[in-house]
Amino acid sequence: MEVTRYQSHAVSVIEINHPPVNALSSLVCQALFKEFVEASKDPSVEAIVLCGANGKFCAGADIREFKSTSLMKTISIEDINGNIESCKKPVVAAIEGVALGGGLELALSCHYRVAHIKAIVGLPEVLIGILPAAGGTQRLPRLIGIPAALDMIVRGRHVPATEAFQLGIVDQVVQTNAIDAAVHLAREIIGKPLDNRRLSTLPVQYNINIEDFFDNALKKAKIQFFGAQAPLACIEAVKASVELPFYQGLKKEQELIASLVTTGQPQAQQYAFFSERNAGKWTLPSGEGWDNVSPKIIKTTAVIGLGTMGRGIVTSLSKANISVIALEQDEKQLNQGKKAVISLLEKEAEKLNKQGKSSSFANGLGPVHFTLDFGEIRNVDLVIEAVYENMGLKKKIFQKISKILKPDAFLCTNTSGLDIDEIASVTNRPQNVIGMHFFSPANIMRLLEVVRGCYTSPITIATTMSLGKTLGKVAVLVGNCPLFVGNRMLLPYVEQAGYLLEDGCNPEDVDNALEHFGFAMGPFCMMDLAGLDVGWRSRMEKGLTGDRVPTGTPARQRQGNRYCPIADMLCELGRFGQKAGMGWYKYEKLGGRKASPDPWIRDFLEKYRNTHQIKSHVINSEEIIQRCLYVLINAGFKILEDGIATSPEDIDVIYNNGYGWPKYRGGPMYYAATTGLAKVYETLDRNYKANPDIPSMKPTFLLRKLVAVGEPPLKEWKTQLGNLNNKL
Ligand SMILES: CCCCCCCC/C=C\C/C=C/C(=O)SCCNC(=O)CCNC(=O)[C@H](O)C(C)(C)COP(=O)(O)OP(=O)(O)OC[C@H]1O[C@@H](n2cnc3c(N)ncnc32)[C@H](O)[C@@H]1OP(=O)(O)O
Repeated sequence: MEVTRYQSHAVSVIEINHPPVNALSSLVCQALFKEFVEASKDPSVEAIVLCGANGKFCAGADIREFKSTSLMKTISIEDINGNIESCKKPVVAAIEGVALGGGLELALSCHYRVAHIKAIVGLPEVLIGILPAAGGTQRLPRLIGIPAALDMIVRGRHVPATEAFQLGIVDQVVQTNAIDAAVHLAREIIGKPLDNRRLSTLPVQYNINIEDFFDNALKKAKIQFFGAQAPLACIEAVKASVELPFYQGLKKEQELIASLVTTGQPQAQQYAFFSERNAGKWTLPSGEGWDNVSPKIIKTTAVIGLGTMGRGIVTSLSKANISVIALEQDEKQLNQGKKAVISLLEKEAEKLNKQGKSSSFANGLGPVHFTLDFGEIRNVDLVIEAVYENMGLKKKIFQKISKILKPDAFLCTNTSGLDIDEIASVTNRPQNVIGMHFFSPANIMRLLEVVRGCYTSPITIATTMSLGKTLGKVAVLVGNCPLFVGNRMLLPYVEQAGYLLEDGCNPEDVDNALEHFGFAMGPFCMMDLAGLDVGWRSRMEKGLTGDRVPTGTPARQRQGNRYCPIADMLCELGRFGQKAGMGWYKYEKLGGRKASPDPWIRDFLEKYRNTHQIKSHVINSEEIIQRCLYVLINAGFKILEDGIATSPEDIDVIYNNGYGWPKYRGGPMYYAATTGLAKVYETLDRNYKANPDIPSMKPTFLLRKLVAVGEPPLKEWKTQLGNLNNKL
């Protein structure tokens, strides 16, 4: 039964019961409509309370039903809302858990709203590429004014109950049972006038210059949410609440949503939404997985190394209220780390404070303890080592801690690409060793690559994946190979960016094209931010540059393949990026962030091309995008072939959450599917034939096979992997 109804004296309680989040599917809408009409006609009913089963009011329209573009065909949410709002009997929403999207829109059509103190409300439709199209953009501004409504709708912000009360969204916040409180309120208001409680009948009140306000909002949104259409549609819809009568405003909502659907962005964002949820559902070839292996509860942790990554990880653990011992090797580094963690926690507390939430670390370090003594970590449940990327150092630490720690403690290494098995091999419990690849800044970035080595046990995986969730991360399980998934795909992308410079581009041409595509940052800006020396060191270790390059090796060739030495040449000149005040760009000061194109680089590139007699040509944005992205996608297919990622969805989750890929394009593998695999294949094949010294351009076996079998939908790619080697 999707909707149930019971009576408590003169009050009819209508409960949505559609696990897990009481989403408004077509069936729920039909049942809700029917029950509401019956209750409103029943002479023994004098007031109605609307609530959700299992402590959740409603998470909105059922996104799983959005597959067709015909929207809701039978009873729409707004049909129900209109009916509720015009009801002659008072209707009270009892909000527990969540009232999101269509759920809040339903509550806004009720005459009163009571919320439990732990409830959250919001209109997060923008985050899945649409707008609140069940009256939300028309009713909310009438209730709380334009600026507050626009902010909530455009950012899709979750608002806690206390803030919702301050804003005027809910009428009461209770610490006890919200349904009992709503029934109580319903009884009190029987027979009282309801006219000023019907939001659609109220005027939108404002004392601002509306034209200027919306112009500014649009300008800001075009920059902040570059390329995304939903935020702009949200602004247009809220503007309609001022300019049009209510019912025309509703029509505008429908027109805007229909036009959004034609952009393909809602489909991509909804794919991204479900891919993220599926990433948590890891399964091993043995059948062991998220639904049959229980994680160990982690109460105490230690972080070794308080550099940039370690500080972020300590902050992240502390934010989640997990006890953490932060360990460094000398007093000076310990004190610097402590200062940095305090400052990060203060910023986090300030953010929470603004959201009306309190934190355990508001007045200090929360559950963090700093020490130089390895002995102090002996009883912790889990250790995260976060020293710099050096195999020798990591092995030394793992050897040492595996002797100190209690036998069942887990040993995690924060590495962006080192071999987990090699690290595990020096411990006395390789089954408890796992990689946790955090992304910088670790207290902010949502992505966590959980790297399973060949010895790692299912319980270790379950525990680390669960810890990731507790930290508010999107944890994705990947296999162990050099650079894992995200960075492995990035390598040919960055390589291609270098070749584009040789072939005629300037760094800003490449960055502009990729930023226009939607990346948060182009490859050259990204390298300047991370520091060019990071890649330089790694290339030296691999013998690609520096003393270990055999004499007589041509400058632009390594092991018979094309090589671009420009980044190495910049490093030799100390152009390490932002921290040096110069890299691919110049900066206003050492550590500055404002990049400007550097005439020196233009000169340098021209001389370089002349020296190597390279004929440059004009390269347009389309070529830049295809060259950079198709090799990245090709690497994604190889990763699937090798069984390093379980599914294309997992790869997309990694790119959406860790590499600034625009979510409204779904992720690189989704992008390949929507571009057409044949196009990707043919372009790569053509380019590879013209450049056989660039192996990353050679189309992978899986890509070729998928094209050959007629480009099955992305969900079915896995079945084509059937007999290939699965390393997960
Ligand atoms: C092609 C485009 C067509 C457009 C058609 C437009 C029609 C417009 C009509 C009316 C306007 C109203 C629109 C809406 O309401 S859209 C939905 C707005 N709501 C949301 O965006 C909320 C999304 N959900 C969440 O944010 C979270 O899930 C949460 C906060 C509710 C709960 O978080 P958490 O406890 O962390 O659990 P999970 O995220 O893991 O979710 C649990 C489970 O529930 C599924 N789920 C969540 N929300 C929905 C939903 N709205 N519809 C369907 N399913 C939902 C989620 O997928 C998980 O499922 P599981 O993986 O199978 O366990």
